Amino acid sequence: MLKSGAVRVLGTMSGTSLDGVDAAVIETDGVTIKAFGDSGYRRYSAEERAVLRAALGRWPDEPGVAEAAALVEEAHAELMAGFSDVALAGFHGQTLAHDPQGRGTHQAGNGAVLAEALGLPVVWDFRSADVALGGQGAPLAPAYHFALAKWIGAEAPVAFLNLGGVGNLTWVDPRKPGPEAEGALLAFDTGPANAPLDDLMQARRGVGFDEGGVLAATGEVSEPVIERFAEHRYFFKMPPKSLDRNDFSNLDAAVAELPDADAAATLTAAVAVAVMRGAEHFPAPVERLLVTGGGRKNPVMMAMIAEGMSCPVDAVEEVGLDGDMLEAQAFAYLAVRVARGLPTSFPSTTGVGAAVGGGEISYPGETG
Ligand SMILES: Nc1ncnc2c1ncn2[C@@H]1O[C@H](COP(=O)(O)OP(=O)(O)OP(=O)(O)O)[C@@H](O)[C@H]1O
Ligand SMILES: CC(=O)N[C@H]1[C@@H]2OC[C@@H](O2)[C@@H](O)[C@@H]1O[C@H](C)C(=O)O
Repeated sequence: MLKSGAVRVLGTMSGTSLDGVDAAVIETDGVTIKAFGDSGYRRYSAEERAVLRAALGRWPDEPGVAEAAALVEEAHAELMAGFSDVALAGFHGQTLAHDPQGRGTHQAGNGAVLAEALGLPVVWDFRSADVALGGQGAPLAPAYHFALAKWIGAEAPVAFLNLGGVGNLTWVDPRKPGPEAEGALLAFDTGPANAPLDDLMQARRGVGFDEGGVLAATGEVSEPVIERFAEHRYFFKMPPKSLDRNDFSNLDAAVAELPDADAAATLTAAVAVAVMRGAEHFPAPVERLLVTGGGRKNPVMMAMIAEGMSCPVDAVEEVGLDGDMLEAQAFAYLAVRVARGLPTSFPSTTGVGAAVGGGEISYPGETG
């Protein structure tokens, strides 16, 4: 078990946008952030991405999953081997399917394989325990968002928005003593973020994403599509709630007849509408919305979000954080919490009945 006090821990995340693996070191005792360390990125090649894409929506033992898992493990091992002097690692894996009310949640990649390859204890399978206890299994970054709100010295409620493949929003009251306190957090997935737009760009332009929002900037938003989207039943569900990457795939069909630029503008506007509908659930107004994830680099998306919010909307860099690495850092932080027996999710973040510490710890030498 982990010695007390802060440790250097390496966290990794392979997100729903399927772009690559992020890895980042932080120093923490699982409660307070002491320092941020180095970070790295390992892009998936087009071939690798195709293997992952083909396995989306699949469950363990289904075709293509073993190949995807092996690829995820290899890419992580490659990236993680470049870090030294860490006590522990957190490995999220690649979500292939997420159906918390039905079949569960599936992150490809086995932490035991990485523990062996790296000679490090590895915490992994962060979401299953929460789902088994009736939670959504996502989002899990909120406990870290609470620590970040303290780190930036916030003294009133703030919100963190992650714009990855899917969007997720965390409302934080930093005046509470900890993330487990009543009224400290409310978190949920907002709706689609970059995934539908990325898919459109891939299908129509053969590129991975709308860099800088350049295509969307030249298009016109289709009001009928947006009006229909804003009435989606997901937005009427009370949080906590979570999504799978392809849960809003009917959006693809809704923009199918639109010219490229109008389709891109409309999918970008849909992200902002989902955030706005999400913010309606905030228990109290926030002093600012801090945006992390790749979508913060899309000025068109950011402007549309800012237009719909009644508080300042800024990239997390404005408060000295790294929006490319924040989720990897979150899984470093959560790994330490698991190793210390601290909870990682709460009724107000995943809807689980009581606070739970998800995650399994694998040690080198346990397998084979
Ligand atoms: N310069 C940019 N301009 C526009 N969009 C960008 C830019 N850079 C990144 N993105 C978008 O951000 C996406 C990647 O975001 P990120 O790395 O946060 O996702 P992720 O971590 O895979 O997803 P999730 O948080 O859902 O797990 C890209 O697929 C792209 O759509
Ligand atoms: C099941 C799953 O992998 N969900 C991801 C996904 O990507 C964004 C959103 O959907 C969020 O729910 C979650 O990731 C972040 C890191 C989280 O758990 O907080």
